[in-house]
Amino acid sequence: MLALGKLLELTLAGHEPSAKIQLTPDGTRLRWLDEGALEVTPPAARDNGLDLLLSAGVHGNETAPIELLDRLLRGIARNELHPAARILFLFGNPEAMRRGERYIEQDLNRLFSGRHEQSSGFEAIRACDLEHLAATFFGKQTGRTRLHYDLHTAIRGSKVEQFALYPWQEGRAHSRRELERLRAAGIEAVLLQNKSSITFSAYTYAQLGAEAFTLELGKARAFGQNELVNLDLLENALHALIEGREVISGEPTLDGLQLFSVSREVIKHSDSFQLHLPEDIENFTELEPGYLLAEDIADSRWIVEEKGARIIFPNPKVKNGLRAAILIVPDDGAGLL
Ligand SMILES: O=C(O)CCC(=O)N[C@@H](CCC(=O)O)C(=O)O
Ligand SMILES: [Zn+2]
Repeated sequence: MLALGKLLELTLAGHEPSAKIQLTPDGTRLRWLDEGALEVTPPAARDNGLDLLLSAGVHGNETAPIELLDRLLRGIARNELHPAARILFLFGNPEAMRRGERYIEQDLNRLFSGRHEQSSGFEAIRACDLEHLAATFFGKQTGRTRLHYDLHTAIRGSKVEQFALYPWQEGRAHSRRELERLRAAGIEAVLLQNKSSITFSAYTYAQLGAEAFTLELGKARAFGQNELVNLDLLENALHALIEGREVISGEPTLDGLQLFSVSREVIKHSDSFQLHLPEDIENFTELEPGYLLAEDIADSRWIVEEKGARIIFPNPKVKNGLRAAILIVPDDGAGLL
């Protein structure tokens, strides 16, 4: 196998390869760009116009998606997978991956869309680098299709094992076709965002015009302990996407895909913040109207008012000013295009 196919090994070892460009026997070019960053270019005759950004390890302890990207890249480097798409593979936070931690100093996935400029330190520099890598990859060319999947796993168990978060931009409708594609890849639910955000997928969606998603693929575990995370459907779908073999059906069907929208984000404002949920509560647990969800400084209280409300990503340990949970409600998909 080509040495650059071992991007994960190189990244975990903190090693910069001396040969930065390699070609597979079928003419696919692998180019090492930076730590944890590698571009794949198909031979011109096979290029189908798709620019596909695949990222994982934005949170260093979310290893199942990192292992998935490693398998895809090795398949390409062994000349077993034959890309028709241009691909950028990104391992988001190499130092956090080496330490098996979510982050080192601050959550990298809260530093995009310019937030890194107001900050400093390891993750702020990396967020700036990742923005540049993504912007350069998608480039200025029109007429190509831009797609970004930022792959994650969640801190806690979930009543819905695999789900997506779809960013938001003023005046832009969420795509039914993209949701159909996700459904075929095993995604069971999609959360339609309704305000801008500072995550990586929100950056590529709103600033670079890509279709972009954060995919949550199960519970975060250490390297080699991901046998309970079944990524077969997603992996098959990515093979088809990479090789340009995806079958696009006529009218997209969303049968079985659950849609939600954000009702409220619970922001932690102070050290007095308390979240009134059991430690082991699962994502997508329903909360009844009237439930006292959280309390914070100056007697502020979060009481559930919404019918059919569910909770995701509850985490009272986030830094002040950041999202400590999201209250979501079912969505009828009327706003999809
Ligand atoms: O399990 C949790 O509490 C967090 C899982 C996670 O890392 N989720 C992403 C979602 C990103 C988005 O909102 O698109 C995150 O919090 O960064
Ligand atoms: Zn994550």
